[in-house]
Amino acid sequence: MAVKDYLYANLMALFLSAGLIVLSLRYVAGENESTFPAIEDFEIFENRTKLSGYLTVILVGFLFVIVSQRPKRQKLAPGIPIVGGSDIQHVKQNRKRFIHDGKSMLTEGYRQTNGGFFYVPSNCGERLMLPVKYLEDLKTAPIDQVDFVATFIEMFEGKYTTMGSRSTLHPRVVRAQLNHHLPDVMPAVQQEIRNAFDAAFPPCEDWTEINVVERITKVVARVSSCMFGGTELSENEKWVAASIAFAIDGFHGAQKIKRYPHILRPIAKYFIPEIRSIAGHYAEAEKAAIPILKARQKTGEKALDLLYWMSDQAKGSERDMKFIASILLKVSFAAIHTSAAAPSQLIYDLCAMPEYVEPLRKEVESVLDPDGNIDKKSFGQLVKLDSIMKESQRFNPLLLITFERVVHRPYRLSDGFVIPAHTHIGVPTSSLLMDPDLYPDPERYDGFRFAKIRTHEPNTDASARAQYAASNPASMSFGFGRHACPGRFFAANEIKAIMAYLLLNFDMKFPEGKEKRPESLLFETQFFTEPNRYSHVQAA
Ligand code: HEM
Repeated sequence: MAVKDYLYANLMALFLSAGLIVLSLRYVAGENESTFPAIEDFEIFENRTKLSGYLTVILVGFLFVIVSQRPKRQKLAPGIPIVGGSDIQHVKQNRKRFIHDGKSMLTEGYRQTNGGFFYVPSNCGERLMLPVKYLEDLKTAPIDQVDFVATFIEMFEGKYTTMGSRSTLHPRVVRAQLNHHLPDVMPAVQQEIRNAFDAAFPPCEDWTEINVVERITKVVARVSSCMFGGTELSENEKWVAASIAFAIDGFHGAQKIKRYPHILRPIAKYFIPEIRSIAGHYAEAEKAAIPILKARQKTGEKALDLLYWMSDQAKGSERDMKFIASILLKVSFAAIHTSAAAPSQLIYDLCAMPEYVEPLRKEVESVLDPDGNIDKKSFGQLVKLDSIMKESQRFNPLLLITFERVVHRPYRLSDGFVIPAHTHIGVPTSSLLMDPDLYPDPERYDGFRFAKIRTHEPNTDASARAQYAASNPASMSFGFGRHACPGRFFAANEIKAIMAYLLLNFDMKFPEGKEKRPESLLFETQFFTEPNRYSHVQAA
């Protein structure tokens, strides 16, 4: 579709340009030429010359837009198979198929090549899937050649939706300050979980149907906001709503604008409601964050939250408060829907396999301190909960492909293989997670598979790799290398604390007549939790 639309748009542009040229020439030449022009004719001639100048500028600008909007040509590496066949008809069909069937296409490619190189057709060209042995080669590759942010900008049409950011402020601060202060942040987060559940899951005497994804997303948005800027931010309902809506509008806005040919997108963005509402979310972020930053600037107050650390670590132009507020919104994009998916998926798993509930409850009860909190050491002792979170993610990962990067210039790997310029690369994470060489009996859901490894082989590499937040070539759900998710340690604790609260306070089951967990919804590389309903009742 992209190629057809692109040709069509260029054809339109060509006709328009030709029309403009003809018009300007006719105007400059005039229709009633006389051999001896009068004075007023000289004025007309001067005006016409000016006009033709303007038209030429417009025309050159127009042609420049066409050239600059043109998608970069992709060259394929020779000899690498393409899932579904390499003739152009099949490739075109399979680009469409990828939208809702990417998982099985990746499995097909992964199995056929035995985990080797393969291309999978998609809307952003034929993506090159890499064998994991090359991750070491690529993990520290220069970002101007192997570009992490470009994947986001392309996937979410960042030029129009603002998704994706080249700022390093938030990854820097999450990686250093948040991870360092994680134990200090968690008590407030756990209090916020109690408050958020009181608001989003009010106590109920009888089985009550709720929308899992919606409610959990609200809880996660509040809890994340507490870590971003304390209770002043988490209790700010307008901010919390904006932080949830930002990602949703960004996603839908991107899908809608992708339907337009490249050349029309700069205009089309004004007609897409989701893209138009994004400016409002930035305004809300500024309204919420700037007063907090100003008050702290005045009093010199230090805080244990992301806003404080960002303003403390910001350099040069990063110090602008509007900029910090905009980055806050971008962190919320990285943190909220991603972390909300995990407990939602796990709730479905527990409704389908209730035999896991009691052992998990017992484990949580055994580590609580007298205030009902989980402390730093106890988070590490929740081995069963950690294990089932990882198993749940193995069956329903957030992303089918991770370590997504755009290679801008030909990139030579250590064994001489050259990744051609303008190639989207990635690792087929969902296929790795079902590889029997990495996960014995992979199709069997074994909630405690990782707990068993950690119990039988404590303090080993295998035990470290069996943790939820681990990032290694067999466990790629949080990516790998210099851009591996820096928020995964916070996410792991947050999800554990949410699940602990749920396990201690609620029973859960599917509504009558629904025994099986709902299938996740697949869209391109993303796996969405089915926004189904389940019943809950307050326990004890
Ligand atoms: C279960 C929840 C989460 C999942 C599954 C997840 C997943 C990911 C993935 C796959 C990447 C790309 C890594 C790569 O390609 O190598 C990433 C990057 C990132 N994540 Fe997460 N994430 C989660 C939660 C969070 C949270 C809670 C935060 C913030 C506190 C966060 C902040 C970030 C940031 C800032 C990046 C970009 C890193 C960079 O630019 O170097 N994530 N995440």
